Amino acid sequence: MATVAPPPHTTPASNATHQDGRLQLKPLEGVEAAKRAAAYASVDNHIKPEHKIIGIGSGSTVPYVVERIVQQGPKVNLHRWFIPTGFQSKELIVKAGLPLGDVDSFPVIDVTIDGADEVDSSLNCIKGGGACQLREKVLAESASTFIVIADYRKNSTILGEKWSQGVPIEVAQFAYASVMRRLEQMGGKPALRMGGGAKAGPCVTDNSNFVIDSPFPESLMKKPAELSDRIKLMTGVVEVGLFCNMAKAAYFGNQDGTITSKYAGGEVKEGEQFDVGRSPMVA
Ligand SMILES: O=C[C@H](O)[C@H](O)[C@H](O)COP(=O)(O)O
Repeated sequence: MATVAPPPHTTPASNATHQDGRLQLKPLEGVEAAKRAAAYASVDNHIKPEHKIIGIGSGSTVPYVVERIVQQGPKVNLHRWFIPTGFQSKELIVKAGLPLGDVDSFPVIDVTIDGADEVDSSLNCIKGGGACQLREKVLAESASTFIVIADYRKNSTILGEKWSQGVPIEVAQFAYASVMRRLEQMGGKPALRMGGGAKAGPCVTDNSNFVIDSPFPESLMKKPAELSDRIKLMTGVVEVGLFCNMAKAAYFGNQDGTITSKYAGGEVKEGEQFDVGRSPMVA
C-alpha cells in the first residue's frame, strides 16, 4: 500500500513545447547534449505504458529522464508511482508534479533508470559520485529492469580506467578510520570524502553516513564483484559503489549526437542516430 498520496495531477512541468508534432527543446551542446540523448533513449526504450512503478536515480543525467517521462503525458503518469534514490531525485519527482512513492511501500519496481560514474564492458558500474549508492543499489536490486545512462566519458572496458577517484564506499561514521586501514591493507588508497566548499568536514550521506573513495590496482578492479564482496564484509561498511551484474542495458550519449547502447548479453550497438526532438509515446 502506498503511504504517500499522489499530488493532484495537473500538467507536470516540461521545458519542451510542442510545435508541428515536434518538441521544441532547449539547445544543448557537448556533454549535456550527450546526457540528454542517453536519458531520452533509455526512457523511450524501457518505460512503457504498462510500467507503473518507476525508480528514479541520482546525479546530473537523471533530470533528463524525468523530463522525458513528463513528455509522455499526464494521462499515463497519473497511474504511476515514482520512487526516488535520495533527496535530489525526490525533489525532481515532486517538482515535476509526478506521484511520489517510497521503496518501503513499493519493494518491487518495474524499471529503475540511473546514472553511473563509469560502466565497463560487462555493464558493471562504479556509482556513488554523488554519495547516493546505498539507496541506488536498493532500487536497482528491487527493479525487474535496471538501466544505466551516461555520457561518452563513462564508457570504458575496465572500471577505474576513466573514473580515477576510486570506488565510493559508504561507512558508518565511527568506523571510517578502521575501514580505511583495512582498505589500505588490501591495496587501496582510501580518502575520506570531504563536503567541499559549502561544508567544512566530511561529506554526510542522505543516510547520515560517511563516504570513503578508494582507488584499487587494476588487478582488483578487473574483478569488481569479488572486490565488492571483500569490501562489503568489512565491519562498518554500509554499501559499496560497485554495481555488478545488475544492469540489463547501458546507454551512452556520444559527442556526435549518436547513442551507443550495450546489453547484458554482450550485444553492443554503436553510434545509432537518436532524434531527441521527436515526441515520445503519448498515452
Ligand atoms: O551517487 C550518485 C550516483 O551514483 C550518480 O548516478 C552518478 O554519480 C552519476 O552521476 P552523473 O549523472 O552526474 O554523472
